[in-house]
Amino acid sequence: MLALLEAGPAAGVEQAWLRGPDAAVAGGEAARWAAEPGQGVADAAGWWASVVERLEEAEDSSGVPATAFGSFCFDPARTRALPVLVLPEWTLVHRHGVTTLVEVAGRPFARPPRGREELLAGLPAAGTERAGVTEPLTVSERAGSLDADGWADRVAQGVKRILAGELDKVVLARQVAAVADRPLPLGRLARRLHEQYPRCWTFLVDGLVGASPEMLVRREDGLVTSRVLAGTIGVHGATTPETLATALASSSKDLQEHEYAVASVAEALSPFCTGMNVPDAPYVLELPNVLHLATDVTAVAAAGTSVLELVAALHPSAAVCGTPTEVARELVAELEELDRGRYSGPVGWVDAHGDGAFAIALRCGQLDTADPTTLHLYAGCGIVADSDPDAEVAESEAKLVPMRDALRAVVR
Ligand SMILES: C=C(O[C@H]1C=CC=C(C(=O)O)[C@@H]1O)C(=O)O
Repeated sequence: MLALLEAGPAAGVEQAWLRGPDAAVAGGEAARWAAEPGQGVADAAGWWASVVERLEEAEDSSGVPATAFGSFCFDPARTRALPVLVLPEWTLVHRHGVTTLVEVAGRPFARPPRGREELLAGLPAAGTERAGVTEPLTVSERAGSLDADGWADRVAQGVKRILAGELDKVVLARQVAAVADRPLPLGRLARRLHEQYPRCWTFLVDGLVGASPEMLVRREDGLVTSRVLAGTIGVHGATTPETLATALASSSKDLQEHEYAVASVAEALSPFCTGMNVPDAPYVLELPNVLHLATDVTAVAAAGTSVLELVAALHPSAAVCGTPTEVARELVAELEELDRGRYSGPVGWVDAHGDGAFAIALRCGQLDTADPTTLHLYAGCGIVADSDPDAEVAESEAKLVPMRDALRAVVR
C-alpha cells in the first residue's frame, strides 16, 4: 500500500489516510459532493446520507463499508477554498491486519468500477517504486502576507486584546509558500510523513497533505473518542525530552491554553453523547518535533448520531479558533491576513454506517490550485494572556518542521 501511495496520482491514488499499521488509499470518483461557497459539514452530511440511501450495497462482501473522504474549510464564510467529500470508485483498506479492496458498484453511479485485476496490474510492485529516482527536489520558500516579524506583531496585538478582556484565547496562524522546481509528488510526501510520524494521522485529500497529531473525533461502533491538544514545547537538540515534558506539564500558560481546548470539546460533544470521560489532567504527547499537552476524551454516541454530526458540532474547537468561539473567529479574521482554506479544518473519512474519523488538518500543506509546484504550509499557535510573541514564532517554526523535512527528503 505504501508503494501505491508513493506512486500517487500516477497510479490513480487521490485520497489516503494512514496511521500506524492501518491505512486506506483510494482513487477514482463514484460520487463527489458539488459543494458551494459557504457550505460546511452539515451540508455534506445531507449529501452523504442521500448517497448511502442510493447505494445498492452499503458494504462489500467481506463487510467493509463504502467510505467517503472529506476535508472541510476552517471558516466557510471567509475562504475562497471549497470543502471536499468524495466517494472513491475503489478503496484499498488495511485494517486489523486484513487488506480489502472495496469497489463501489451499481446505481446511481454511471461509471462501472474497474476490475480488481486491472487495477492491481497497474500498480508498481513494492520495492520497485523508487528505482532510478534519486534526485531531491529543490525547494525555496516565500513568506505569506505576513513574515515572521509581522506575525509576531499580530500575536502581540492578540495578547493586548486578551488583556483588555475581549476574549480568553485566540489561535493565530501563519503561512509560508514552498516552491519546488517540479510539480510536487504529494504521494511521496504523504509516505514520508507517515514513516516519520507514525503516531499522527497522515492524510491526502484533494491536494491537502499532512500528518496531524490531533483527532477531532472518531466514531467506531458507537464509541466516540477525541484527542485534544493545546500547549506545546519545541524539541531542541540539547534538552532531554524528560526535561521538556516536565517544563510543559508545569507551565501555567500551557495548562490554561489546554483547559480551554478540552472544555470546548467536552461542551460540544455533550448533547450527542452519554457516559463522557474527561481526564482531570493532560498527559504529554511526544513527537519528533514537538511535545504537546494532550487529553483523550471518550464517550458513547447517542443512537443514530453519525461522525459528521459530531464533526459539525465540534468544529472549530478552541485548539484552532479560541474562546469564546465567535469572538475568537472574528479576531482570527482581523489579525491573521490569511485565507486558511482547509488548514485547521476537519479532514478524514465517513463510512456508510456513520462511523469515521476526522483529524484537524494541522502540520500540512495545501497544493496551490493554479500551480502544482507550490505548496502552502501553515502553522498556528494558541495565544493566551501570558503568551510571548517571540516564543510563539519559535513554536510555529517547530510546527513547520514535519512538512519542511518531508519536502527536503523526497526525491522526484
Ligand atoms: C494550530 C496548530 O496547533 C494547535 C494544536 C495543538 C497545539 C496548539 C498549541 O499549542 O498552540 C495549537 O492549538 C497548528 O499546528 O497549526
